[in-house]
Amino acid sequence: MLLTLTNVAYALAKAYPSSAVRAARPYSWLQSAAMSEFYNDIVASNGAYKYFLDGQWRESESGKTVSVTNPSTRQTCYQVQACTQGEVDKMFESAKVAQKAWAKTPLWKRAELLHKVAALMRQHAKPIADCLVKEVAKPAKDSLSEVVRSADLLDYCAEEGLRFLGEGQLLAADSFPGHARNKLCLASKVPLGVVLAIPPFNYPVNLAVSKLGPALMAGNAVLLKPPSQGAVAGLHMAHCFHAAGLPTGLLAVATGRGAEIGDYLTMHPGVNCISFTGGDTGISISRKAGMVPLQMELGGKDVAIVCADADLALAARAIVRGAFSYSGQRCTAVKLVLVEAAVAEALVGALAAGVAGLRVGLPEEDADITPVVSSSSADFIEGLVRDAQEKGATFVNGAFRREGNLLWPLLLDHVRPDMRLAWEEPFGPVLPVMRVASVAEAVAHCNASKYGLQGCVFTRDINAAIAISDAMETGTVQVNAPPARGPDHFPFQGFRDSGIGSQGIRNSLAMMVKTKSTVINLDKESYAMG
Ligand SMILES: NC(=O)c1ccc[n+]([C@@H]2O[C@H](COP(=O)([O-])OP(=O)(O)OC[C@H]3O[C@@H](n4cnc5c(N)ncnc54)[C@H](O)[C@@H]3O)[C@@H](O)[C@H]2O)c1
Repeated sequence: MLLTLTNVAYALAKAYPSSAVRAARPYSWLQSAAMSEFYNDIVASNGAYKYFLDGQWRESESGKTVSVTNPSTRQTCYQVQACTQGEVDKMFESAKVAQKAWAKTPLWKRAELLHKVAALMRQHAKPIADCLVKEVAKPAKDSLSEVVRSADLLDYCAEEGLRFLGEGQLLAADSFPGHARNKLCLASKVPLGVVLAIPPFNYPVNLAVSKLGPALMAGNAVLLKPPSQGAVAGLHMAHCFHAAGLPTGLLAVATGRGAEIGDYLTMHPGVNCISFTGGDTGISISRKAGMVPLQMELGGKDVAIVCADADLALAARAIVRGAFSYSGQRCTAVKLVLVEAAVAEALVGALAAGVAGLRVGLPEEDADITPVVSSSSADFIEGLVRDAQEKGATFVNGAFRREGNLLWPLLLDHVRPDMRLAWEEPFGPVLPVMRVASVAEAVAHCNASKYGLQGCVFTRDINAAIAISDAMETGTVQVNAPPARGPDHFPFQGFRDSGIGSQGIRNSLAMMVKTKSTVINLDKESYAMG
């Protein structure tokens, strides 16, 4: 159903109370029972959400709050606390103390706790997902699957952590020239201390849990700074950790203004690791951070290279899905199609047909295209489109259309390297197509980008696919499918300005520990079975 924002209020009213609509949605078996009781503690008497410190939900001594804006209505939907620097100091102090005790907690007990959190998240998936719908305009079905996926991630992390963290190394000195077997080295994995976790707005639950799970399992404390849009979903999620019995102080959640606490958090002497997912902000954080391990998952300009021999129907379906799900607001969205000229006409026709089938509307109605996160984001996207238009790109499926933060999906053909859309990340429902003379030209364009997150190639020739994947300087290349971050145990990393380090459950566990060696010096050499 096509909607305009003039009838948004009517549609919202229709979307919320209707039990018929709810019953038709997937995961209906996950409906939460007593939302109000479970979440009693986290809302202040004035309706603002509290922050979390020392196992308690609190109002900030600043007396100030930050508004969270519903992207669909552009009205305030929640208020969260504007934490002060003093409150941040207290979070680091408590986290440091709590971490020492947590590091002495057996691995199986840590795993048990993560399983409990996962169970609570499943039980409360609906209210958490409802926050995502309101705060970041994510379609209802996708919001729910983000929460369920996050619970699955925690379970997997607990299992993987038991195996991975329990293993160390025994090294004997005699394998190095000049040494005898009179020294034995026991290398084990020990926690880093306090991990600062900063997720972005587009997956505020999943990308928080993907940091919290590995960090806690590995024996660390966590200070979570949720994004402003998505903060309330993050607070609800954090409440599941609290309700599962997480020791006091081990997790703190700071909400507030970037100007007040952003740099203060990332440059705080109490930080022992920063795990950040977001845009170019991550680059400036990397420059300012002290000597601490950094896990940075940043922006992307993922290309889809379509070879002349590709299955064009498959490619078009995959590209439309990859470009437009969650309205293109995904780091791994297809953000540029590079198609060999011989099949460009046919591919653009198939893409146009796919785009025509997308439903534009509200997240409550599970529309494919929903309002982008903010007016400034919509302005930025519009700027990229206008630039391409002025420089000669053509609109394949009608003119640019915008109402408030809602942008109709746009397919642009004949995009050229002198246009901003050839290089910049729109983070919106816009798909540029650039026609190339050869696959080599496509690969060269991909490698000239400042980003190197993912990319994909469509071809029927597996030998060509491997050669193109090897030539593409990106963290991951998908063959005959769009870029994707999941499944969450796959390694996930960006090259160049797209990141530092690697995610994926095992890689994140590895990020959250350092190696500690104990060397046993024997009074004489000793050889096993000798
Ligand atoms: N590579 C990945 O895994 C991945 C995944 C999802 C999103 N992203 C990227 O994230 C971006 C969109 O998300 P966004 O708009 O929330 O990104 P953003 O960089 O604006 O914000 C990310 C987080 O950083 C916080 N922040 C902002 N300024 C800060 C400061 N000075 N100090 C500390 N924290 C600060 C924000 O509040 C938010 O929590 C896109 O560029 C997208 O590609 C990357």
